[in-house]
Amino acid sequence: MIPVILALNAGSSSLKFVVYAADRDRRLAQGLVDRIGAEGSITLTDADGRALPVADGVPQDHAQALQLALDSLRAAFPDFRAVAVGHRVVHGGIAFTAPVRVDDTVLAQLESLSPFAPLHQPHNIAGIRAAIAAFPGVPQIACFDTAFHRTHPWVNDTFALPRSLYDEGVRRYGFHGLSYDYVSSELKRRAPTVAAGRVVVAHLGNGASMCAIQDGRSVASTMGFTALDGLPMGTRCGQLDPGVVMYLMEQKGLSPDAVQDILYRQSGLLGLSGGLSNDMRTLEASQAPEAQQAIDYFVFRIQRELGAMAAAMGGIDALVFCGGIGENSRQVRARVCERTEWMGIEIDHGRNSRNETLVSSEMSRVHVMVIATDEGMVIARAAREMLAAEKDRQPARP
Ligand SMILES: Nc1ncnc2c1ncn2[C@@H]1O[C@H](COP(=O)(O)OP(=O)(O)O)[C@@H](O)[C@H]1O
Ligand SMILES: CC(=O)OP(=O)(O)O
Ligand SMILES: [Mg+2]
Repeated sequence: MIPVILALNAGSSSLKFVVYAADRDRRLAQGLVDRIGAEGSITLTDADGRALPVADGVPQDHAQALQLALDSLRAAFPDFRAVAVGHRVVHGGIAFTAPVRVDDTVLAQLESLSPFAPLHQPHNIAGIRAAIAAFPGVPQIACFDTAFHRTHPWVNDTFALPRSLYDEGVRRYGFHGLSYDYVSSELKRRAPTVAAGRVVVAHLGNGASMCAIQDGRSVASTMGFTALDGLPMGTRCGQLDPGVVMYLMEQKGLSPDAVQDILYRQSGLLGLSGGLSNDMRTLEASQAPEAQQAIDYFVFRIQRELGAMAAAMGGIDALVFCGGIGENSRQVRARVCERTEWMGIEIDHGRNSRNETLVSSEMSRVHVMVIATDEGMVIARAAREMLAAEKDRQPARP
């Protein structure tokens, strides 16, 4: 049998799963169960990205989605034996600053944080419950998107609201921490001198944020109390005057649910493109002026926040792109770097169009890089470390 660690990222209607070797940084397989509850489907690929046959089934909930993933994995890799299951959990609140082994007390604490991340946390918890049922006795380890940012200085941790709200947890948490953790570890491995400086990482996926990392520690993030703040995203609005929310509710009489739906699901690239798409590939291929305007706004807000992130560190030595857009869209990278010469950024268009790791020119004072993120790897490492620490704590057998 081959001992493996399963890393799960349960979203509202999807379950991403990745299998890693238990003893080293090696990805063995990955898959996605999509559209849980509707006409759900599953894909599974091996370490080289080759598609593998999958089990039949239309998952109606997260438990069925996990079952389908496990049936497919067992058929394709009969030798795998999970020694731990790690979970991406979006919100760790004030309490969780590091990965934690899940028990009933932890589950209750995670549930109490659901109001802080209503569109992510309940699904993460559903994934944990499904995994507890599917793997009785196997350690379940929760890894938090917020944990990487708990090093923020107070001025980047608070809003200018009455202090009692800060005390009850209304803070600027920041998210995508597993991704930032991975990218900064990769940067340290590939370019240790650069990693020791002032680095801005732009995680540009369907969810998007930026993080200022100084000496390997997060000092600022564009996301705040929820994963709505900061950059515009596929369907989320990004930074918004709270007066707009008051207007929608008081003047237009919209319910909290209706406002939530607008801000989380109808805004961002989708809203700005007039409902055309939340997908950058579709927008880049479109001739519609609204599609181009949506990209213009996306790029402009990244440039604005780049200034803010650099200011939080008193300067910038490197800019790293990651996430589906950051890793693949030459156009977005080139455009972000177009009006940032004042910061010492100069892109090399040849390197950029070849998707090289270093895309800045020899003259550029700031290193501009592309690093493919791997949130699951951070989860697998945390699970491995926790298993090793638990083994060390066990009394030696006579
Ligand atoms: N070749 C590409 N060119 C431009 N955008 C791309 C390309 N490949 C993926 N993307 C974009 O990446 C985004 C999805 O990012 P991803 O990190 O995979 O999302 P998620 O947050 O769901 O994990 C989509 O907007 C998609 O259009
Ligand atoms: C926190 C967050 O925005 O996550 P995602 O990008 O997976 O939606
Ligand atoms: Mg994402």
